[in-house]
Formats: sequence, C-alpha cells, structure tokens
Amino acid sequence: MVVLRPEDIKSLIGLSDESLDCSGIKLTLKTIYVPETVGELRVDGRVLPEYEELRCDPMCRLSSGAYIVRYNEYVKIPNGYMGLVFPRSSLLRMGATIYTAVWDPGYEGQGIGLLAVFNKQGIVLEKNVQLAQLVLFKMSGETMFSYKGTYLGEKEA
Ligand SMILES: Nc1ccn([C@H]2C[C@H](O)[C@@H](COP(=O)(O)OP(=O)(O)OP(=O)(O)O)O2)c(=O)n1
Repeated sequence: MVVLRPEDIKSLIGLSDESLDCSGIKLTLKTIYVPETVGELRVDGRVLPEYEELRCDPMCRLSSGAYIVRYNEYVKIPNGYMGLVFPRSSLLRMGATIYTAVWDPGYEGQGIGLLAVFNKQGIVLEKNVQLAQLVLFKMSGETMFSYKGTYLGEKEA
C-alpha cells in the first residue's frame, strides 16, 4: 500500500489547500452528540442510540465521557483507496482521543468519530477546530468490495 501525499489527494479528490494536512485531509469539528440510549449490534442489523446534540457557542466544555463528533468535510474515497483517521496530537496531550474504523473504498459522506475524553477535568473544544487527520492509502488495485452500506452519502443539514 502507498500513502497518498497531500498533493496526490488534491488531484484525486479535488479538495482545497486549506483542507490538506502534512499527511492527509484535515477533519474539523461540525457537531458533537451525546449517546442517550442503548445501542444494539445484531448479526442482522443494528439499533443506533438516540443522540442529544451539544450546542457549542462557539466553545464546548466536555466532561469526561464518550461523544460522537461529526466532521465538516464531505469526503469521497475512490474505489481502490481506503482511509484511516488519526487524532491530533494536541488532543492526546489533553487526555482525549478519537477512535475510528476503516473508511472504505467507495464511501462518501460527512464521517463521524468517537471522541473519548479521559481527562477527569474535561476539555474545551471550539467549533470548526481540527480534531483529526484522514490518511489515504492506495490499494493494489480497484476492488469489487466498494462500500454500499448504511452510511453512504451521510450528510448533516
Ligand atoms: N470512524 C468512522 C469510521 C468509518 N466511517 C465511515 C466510513 C466507512 O466506510 C463507513 C462504514 O464503516 P463500517 O463499514 O465500519 O460500518 P458498518 O459495518 O457498521 O456499517 P455497514 O453495515 O453499513 O457497512 O463509515 C466514519 O464515518 N467514521
């Protein structure tokens, strides 16, 4: 696998320079949600929890716990590529991190991450701040397993 340089990403996906980081695409904070009910993952489906949106005006103070963050950037992963997300080091240094899964070939949307705040004093985030970086990898070729799942095209108003 090959890691795409920001300039390769730019010509592949057509993002603006301000969305590019040293090793990938900047992912910035759009919305923060708190899971309010139980989630259920079954062999034949899932029930996602209900969420409460936190208002950041423009700062958000988060106590320790689990949050879902949605990113501003609408990203398209072309067939033959996949993505992994890494938290900003400053977030780690504050005692918080972003957990993520694989961003599949063919996926497009405004993705999400699980923000875990371990700092017992909490952290403060400003709306639109960069939280993470999406690193794109080139696979050995196009794949027949292009993403067609539930989250394809997800976008928040
Ligand atoms: N932290 C993450 C990880 C992934 N994704 C996006 C990109 C993935 O291509 C898509 C689906 O991820 P998974 O295939 O891991 O999700 P599921 O298997 O749960 O969903 P489905 O059953 O619809 O495939 O979600 C995201 O927005 N945020």
